[in-house]
Amino acid sequence: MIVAEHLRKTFPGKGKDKQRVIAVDDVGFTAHDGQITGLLGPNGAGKTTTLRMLYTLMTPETGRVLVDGIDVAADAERVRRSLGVLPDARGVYKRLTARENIDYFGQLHGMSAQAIAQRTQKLAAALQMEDFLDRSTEGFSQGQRTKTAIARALVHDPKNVILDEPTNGLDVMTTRGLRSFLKELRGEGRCVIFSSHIMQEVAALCDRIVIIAHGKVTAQGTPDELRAMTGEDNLEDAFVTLIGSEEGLHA
Ligand SMILES: Nc1ncnc2c1ncn2[C@@H]1O[C@H](COP(=O)(O)OP(=O)(O)OP(=O)(O)O)[C@@H](O)[C@H]1O
Repeated sequence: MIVAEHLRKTFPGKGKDKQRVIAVDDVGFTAHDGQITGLLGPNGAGKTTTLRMLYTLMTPETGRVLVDGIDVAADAERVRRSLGVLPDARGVYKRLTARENIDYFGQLHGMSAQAIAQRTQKLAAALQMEDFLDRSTEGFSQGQRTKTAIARALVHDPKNVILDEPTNGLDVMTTRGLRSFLKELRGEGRCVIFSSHIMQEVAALCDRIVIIAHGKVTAQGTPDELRAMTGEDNLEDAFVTLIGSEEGLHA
């Protein structure tokens, strides 16, 4: 379970007025085990910055993050062991094959060769990677790179999974495969959080939805709760009402 409380993050302004950019402002939510939690918001809403604070890459200026009850500020190392992260930059090693990329991360986690091989086989099957598993990642398509980065992130069997825009740039079939993979992770009881600016995606997958706009949570709840909040039958109409605009919220 991941709990975010009162998170705030600002960046120095680079413009003439030197005004600080408020990327995330008092963001809080709980992502439960065995559920998929979606962060939905338009470009620049603060999703990536929020996720970076969850996965210990950035330190919040205020607030805290608890992962399975452990405060990230108190023991980031321990928290990292229980996290699988797909960051916004996929960055696979291009001189290595997909399998070697996954293997390398497994070794960094101190796994045995046998455990890595077993886990790689399972992930490669679930993500339909068999065709390109032993190819060098140089020249990989975006979908192949994303799958490699996801498998690498999950090699150590983490209980909590954080994915930054996992379906960005993927075709329809790959997206469908990835959706069923996320459902499998949920079925295994993991806590899954992903960000998206595509409302259909969030509507199709999420048990809980956190809507972010201009660095703030504008609404959160189950799809039913969000519909009830707005009086809209259709979840897409509810999103538009809650965000105040549909700009930047389409595929
Ligand atoms: N390192 C940084 N320096 C300055 N400003 C930043 C930095 N990182 C993020 N920001 C700003 O913070 C705001 C939130 O950015 P963030 O990347 O978190 O949004 P996002 O919701 O993930 O957007 P997208 O969907 O476009 O990826 C934006 O205005 C962005 O320009």
